Amino acid sequence: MPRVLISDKLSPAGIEILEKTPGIEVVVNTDLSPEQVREELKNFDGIIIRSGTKLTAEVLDGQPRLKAVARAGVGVDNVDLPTATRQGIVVMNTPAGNTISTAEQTLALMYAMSRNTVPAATTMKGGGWDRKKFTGSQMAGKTLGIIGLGRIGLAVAKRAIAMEMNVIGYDPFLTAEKAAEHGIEFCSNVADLVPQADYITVHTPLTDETRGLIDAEMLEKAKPGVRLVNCARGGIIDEDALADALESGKVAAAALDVFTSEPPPEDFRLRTIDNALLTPHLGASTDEAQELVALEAAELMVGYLTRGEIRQAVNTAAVSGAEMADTKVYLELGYRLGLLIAQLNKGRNMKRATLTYRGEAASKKYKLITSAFACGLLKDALQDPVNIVNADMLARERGIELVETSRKDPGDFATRVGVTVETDQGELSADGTMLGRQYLRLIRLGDFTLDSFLDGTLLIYHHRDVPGLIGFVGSVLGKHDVNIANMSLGRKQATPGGDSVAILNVDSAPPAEAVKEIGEHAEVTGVQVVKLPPHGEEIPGVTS
Ligand SMILES: NC(=O)c1ccc[n+]([C@@H]2O[C@H](COP(=O)([O-])OP(=O)(O)OC[C@H]3O[C@@H](n4cnc5c(N)ncnc54)[C@H](O)[C@@H]3O)[C@@H](O)[C@H]2O)c1
Ligand SMILES: O=C(O)[C@H](O)COP(=O)(O)O
Repeated sequence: MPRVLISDKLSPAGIEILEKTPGIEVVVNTDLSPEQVREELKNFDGIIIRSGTKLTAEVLDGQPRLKAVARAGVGVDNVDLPTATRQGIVVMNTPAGNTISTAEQTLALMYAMSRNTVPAATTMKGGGWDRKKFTGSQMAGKTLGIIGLGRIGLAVAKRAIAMEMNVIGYDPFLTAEKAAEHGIEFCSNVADLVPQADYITVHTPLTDETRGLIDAEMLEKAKPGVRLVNCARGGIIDEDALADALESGKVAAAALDVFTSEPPPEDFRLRTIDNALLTPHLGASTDEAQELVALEAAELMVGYLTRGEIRQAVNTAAVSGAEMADTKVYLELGYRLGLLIAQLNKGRNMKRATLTYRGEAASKKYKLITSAFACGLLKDALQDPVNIVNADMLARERGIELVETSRKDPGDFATRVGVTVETDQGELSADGTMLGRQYLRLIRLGDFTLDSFLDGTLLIYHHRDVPGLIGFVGSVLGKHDVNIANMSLGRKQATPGGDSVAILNVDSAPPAEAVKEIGEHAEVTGVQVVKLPPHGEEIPGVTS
């Protein structure tokens, strides 16, 4: 039975969904150290986290059972994605559920900074009444600069415009026209935005490009008395440079909800600076946001574990339950073609695999079919488990380029998936189709057209098409008690005597002596046994 661990505080609504799903066992334990999470995960198929659980490379490495991570929230910077992908673990997130709450937190912090709400309230609690000291600054009429105009950035813009602020913004992935539609004056870069703003708020992910985006040099360009907010990720505003600028008075106030290290150390410099308003990563911490992200994360996990559905994945292609059910037979076809080519390849160095989708196949989610092919291609070559989540990455890492082409017109078959693998010693190619949406057929091998079952054991021999050979092969197999279930012949020219291939679907693997005896026949130019899974066997990484 699939088991799901919840290792961060999650709204009960989400837990209930998992508990009510028959066939899933859920365990909530929010007190685990990273070492304990690592140990626990050995016994779980899925984990639901928020930002508290750090799924580092050490935690994720060597977790053969773990299949899925659901992040109840946006940021997946606490998950080592390359390791998760390499291990074939799907990572999904719930990006929209906490947008409004985080935008509200941003505005709440801007208001609090402008009106000295926190120090004024603290003074009163201490018995004081100081009206002069806490004179504030009105926000209406001021300019707010927003860096990062995604979900939260735009939600902040909408609210700030309603508060009668002038909003300017920068985002490399938004056009000036789109920004204008949201009432935002577009800046061409951060350096252009910073000197114009009375308030600056950042809403980007933390990347190599955004780390230290607002640093000492950028703060130099800012208006004296600027106020800054970071409700995105710690480090986008350089914490040391900010502390200096607060102490010098260049920055009037700053509000940080997120920190480079969470929690920050006790002696964290900004803790001691009066006009630094610090909150412990509370942007998404409202009942409403938590309920939304918990429900969504639980549904993502249930969908994946019970229906093979992949939604909101950050490290693989999305596929709905219905699409998965619809595409599954194609995944099987791609996977089996991969297994076939891998066994025919015999150690040659592969450079590029081109997959051609024709007819109905061209209308399917063929990126996933390509992944299934790559999974078959690499499955027996690698020490580590390969599945449809990590196969593309593992192929790329080995220098195998995966190329896809598609043609809607069906040609001779209603649907067809073709593969050509270029190696350092020539090409290998094969085409498959299906009969009745479940019986998979090999319809081409190299230059030969044929019709063979694509499951179980295949005895493949290349030969010259002469009389008596089929009888010879049949008698050798019969001698060794190997039953032939199906036989298909393909030859290059219509007349006998030319190059041909025969594929026999046999009910048991022929022993080595039988293969040797067939291979030694004067008219046989090559013989090989290929082993494919029996009909209907699961594909690694496909859960239903
Ligand atoms: N404090 C919290 O509790 C909390 C809650 C939710 C989200 N977040 C964080 O808020 C941030 C934004 O979340 P979102 O849901 O709006 O994400 P989003 O993906 O919708 O938006 C991010 C935007 O940043 C832009 N961007 C990327 N690189 C940029 C750069 N160099 N300069 C300017 N813009 C750039 C992107 O184009 C995108 O439009 C994320 O870091 C997320 O983790 C924090
Ligand atoms: O990325 C996010 O969604 C936010 O940082 C919220 O994180 P949390 O769910 O751990 O509060």
